[in-house]
Amino acid sequence: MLRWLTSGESHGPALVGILEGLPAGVPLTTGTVQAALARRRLGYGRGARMKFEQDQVTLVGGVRHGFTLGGPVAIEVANTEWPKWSQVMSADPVEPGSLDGKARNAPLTRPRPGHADLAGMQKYGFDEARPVLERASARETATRVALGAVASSFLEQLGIRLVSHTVEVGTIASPADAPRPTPHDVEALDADPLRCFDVATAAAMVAEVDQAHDQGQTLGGVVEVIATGLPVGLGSFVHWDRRLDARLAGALMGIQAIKGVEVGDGFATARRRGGVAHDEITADAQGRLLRESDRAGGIEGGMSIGGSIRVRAAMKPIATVPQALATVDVSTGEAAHAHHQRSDVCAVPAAGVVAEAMVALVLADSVLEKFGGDNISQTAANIASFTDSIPQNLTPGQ
Ligand SMILES: Cc1cc2nc3c(=O)[nH]c(=O)nc-3n(C[C@H](O)[C@H](O)[C@H](O)COP(=O)(O)O)c2cc1C
Ligand SMILES: C=C(O[C@@H]1CC(C(=O)O)=C[C@@H](OP(=O)(O)O)[C@H]1O)C(=O)O
Repeated sequence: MLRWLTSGESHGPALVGILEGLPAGVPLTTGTVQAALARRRLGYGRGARMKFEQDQVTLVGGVRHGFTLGGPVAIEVANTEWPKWSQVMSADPVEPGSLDGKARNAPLTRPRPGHADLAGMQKYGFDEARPVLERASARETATRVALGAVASSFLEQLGIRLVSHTVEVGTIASPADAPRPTPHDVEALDADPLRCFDVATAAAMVAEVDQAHDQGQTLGGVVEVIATGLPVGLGSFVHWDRRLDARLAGALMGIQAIKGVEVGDGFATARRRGGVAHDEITADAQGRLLRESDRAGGIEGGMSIGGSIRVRAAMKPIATVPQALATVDVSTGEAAHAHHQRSDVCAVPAAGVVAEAMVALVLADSVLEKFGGDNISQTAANIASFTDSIPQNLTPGQ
């Protein structure tokens, strides 16, 4: 079993992530994690902070000379902006009065609709939103991407690779029949401003972000994650919480601002007749079992059917809208505009990278659940042994 935890505030000294249960022998360097974090900072429409915030990575535990040791992997992602926040976000008490008049410490009493501000203040007993937004912020996803990079390295050793891309931004969508990327296309995708695989759609998305920016608006969208090289049988039909689709959906919905998840063709499948909704089974010349279509997204009965899986996540528009939304100043009870200093116009490309990390973590967990192994070579041998044990008449094709 793989477990993971994150800690840290958006403007605190650092974020920390721990991944426990990974076998020994997985290649891992600081550079691998840095590269994954650099991909998360990409994307047209992000706010000022992504230009100057550097993610300073330290592998604190669980790794030696470029390989995991089998113990918990602990990763620190330091916030380079910390010196500016060291008083406002100090863990220890500060001198009385030392924060008076500091703009950064001004109480945030005009909660933003769509963010965690109001419900968080009510639930945790705060009279302003700073203590809520610091942890509710998607800054935390830096740690998930760091841990996802470790999971991806593990999966890659087993021939499982991932790719994510943007399929919708606002009202602009890639055509339903547009070619899908493969893991070989990651570099090209990262070079596109919106991480969109369809060139014409990408240009329209840039225009959509520009327009939203000019109008003081923000945008959401949809991302897709594809994983290839999966063995048959990850997850299970035997209980709801062992279903691979349920676990993926939970992990994706656990990303800030994600409001919908689709597995395969998802909602479109619900609108089809049964005769054209499923992936019919055929056999090739060697008798290996094949699927002619990919509507189910590679999961049936809560289990991987072998080969690739495909999931989508829908992100709501950024809640800190420059054309500030109506709220109430809870310190006076007066009608007001929600607080706004800076924000992303659109963070959909970054959400794709985060979604990829979450899928990697769930898949790594599912692989370890079924195949185990204290060293990566044992995991690989266990997968091979299982695959070889599938009877000839049930062998999956590619
Ligand atoms: C990568 C990423 C970047 C985000 N950037 C911002 C931002 O700059 N401003 C903002 O208000 N919300 C931003 N969000 C969304 C908020 O974190 C989110 O709206 C908030 O947590 C409440 O969402 P929830 O209702 O799903 O919890 C971002 C989300 C993600 C995934
Ligand atoms: C810092 C990141 O994203 C932040 C997510 C976020 C939010 O409310 O979720 C609000 C913004 O924070 P700030 O107000 O400090 O600029 C984003 O920049 C990041 O992704 O690393």
